[in-house]
Amino acid sequence: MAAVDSLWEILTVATLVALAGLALIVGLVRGRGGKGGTKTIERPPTTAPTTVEDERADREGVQTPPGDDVDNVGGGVDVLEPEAPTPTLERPESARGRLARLRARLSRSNNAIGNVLLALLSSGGLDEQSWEDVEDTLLQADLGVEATDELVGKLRTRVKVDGATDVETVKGWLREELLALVDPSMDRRVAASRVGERPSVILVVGVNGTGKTTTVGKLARVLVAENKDVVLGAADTFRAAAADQLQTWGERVGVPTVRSEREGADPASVAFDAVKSAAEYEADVVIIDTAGRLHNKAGLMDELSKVKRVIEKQSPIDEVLLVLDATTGQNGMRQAEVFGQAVEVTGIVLSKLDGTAKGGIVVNVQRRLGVPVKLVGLGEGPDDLAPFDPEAFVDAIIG
Ligand SMILES: Nc1nc2c(ncn2[C@@H]2O[C@H](COP(=O)(O)OP(=O)(O)OP(=O)(O)O)[C@@H](O)[C@H]2O)c(=O)[nH]1
Repeated sequence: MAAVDSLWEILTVATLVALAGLALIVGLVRGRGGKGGTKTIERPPTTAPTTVEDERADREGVQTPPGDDVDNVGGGVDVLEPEAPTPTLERPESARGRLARLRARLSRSNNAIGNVLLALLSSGGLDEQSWEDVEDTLLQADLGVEATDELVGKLRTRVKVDGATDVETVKGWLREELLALVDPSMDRRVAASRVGERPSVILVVGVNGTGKTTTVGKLARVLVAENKDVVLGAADTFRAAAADQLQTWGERVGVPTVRSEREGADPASVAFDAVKSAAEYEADVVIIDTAGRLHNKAGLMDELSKVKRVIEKQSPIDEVLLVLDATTGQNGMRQAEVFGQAVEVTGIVLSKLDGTAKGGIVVNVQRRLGVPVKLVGLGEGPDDLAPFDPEAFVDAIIG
């Protein structure tokens, strides 16, 4: 009887141990999904790590055997095993390369302004009608009334005082005056480097359809080309496909995306998790995409303010980029002012500049909002985002 009792005891203990083991395994698998199992840092399929923990383990624990190929894109955490499939990560074009290539595109869409102005200014007798035509051309280019008056006033004075009307002289004046309006002294650097012991935080805002998600994806590429370690946060939970779209951008260049699997999830919570993950990951910068559409304007602004407040519980926000569609002119400007009331905008991204001859919007938006244009979107291609360069811009306009 004692032998049977012992056998039962052994069987009971063994069953309990097995059940405890099973519970532990289930717990671990659930835990890897992140807080509440909703948010994860996802890595491209060709790279080994899939979570922050994996990334850290890779950084701290995995020794790369001499001679192994280490891919540096995304901060050097992607250790390729010898038998791993060939990586499909793209190498984005450097900012220097893209500026030269994009200058041509910019000038194609904008030099209409320069041509008309030069034709008018160098036509000889500059009568009242000619000056009015110059004014109309500048207004049509969305330079805005104030800047147009200023520019025409200065040019009129110079023509009167110096009396020169040859094309080259007038062109030189036009260049000088336009450049002064664009203001080369503004600080156009994007805050994308670690601040002390923490990643820089960039929040990207704007009305839906302006190109926000695309801009976040393109900006990640600009930064990866500069060897920055980037994390993306998909806080546009309003549009179902936005997180997928962002994740795809990230995967192409080996950048992880923190997202929620649930449509309509709390954007502030996703943003919070993204900043937290970026800190754990020791990233240089985290870029957070936000929604541009809600049921009403007040709702959108409340949501943005909340996203901002919740992020700031954890880290200061270093940059708020407002994406404006260059083709929407004055309407875009009004939207910009509304956003400015909810968050403190630190820089403008002017998207779709390739689709308009209204390059004057650069001057107008800077004046109205008092912040510099830092980046310009010049097409739908992945590397069609360039740092804004006032001199190159004015040269492209004048032709
Ligand atoms: N031509 C051109 N198209 C652009 C540019 N930037 C973005 N687009 C296009 O604009 C469209 C809208 O871009 P999205 O990034 O989805 O816009 P969004 O602001 O994130 O929109 P929501 O997610 O709905 O808020 C896409 O078709 C982009 O390819 C640009 O610089 N030039």
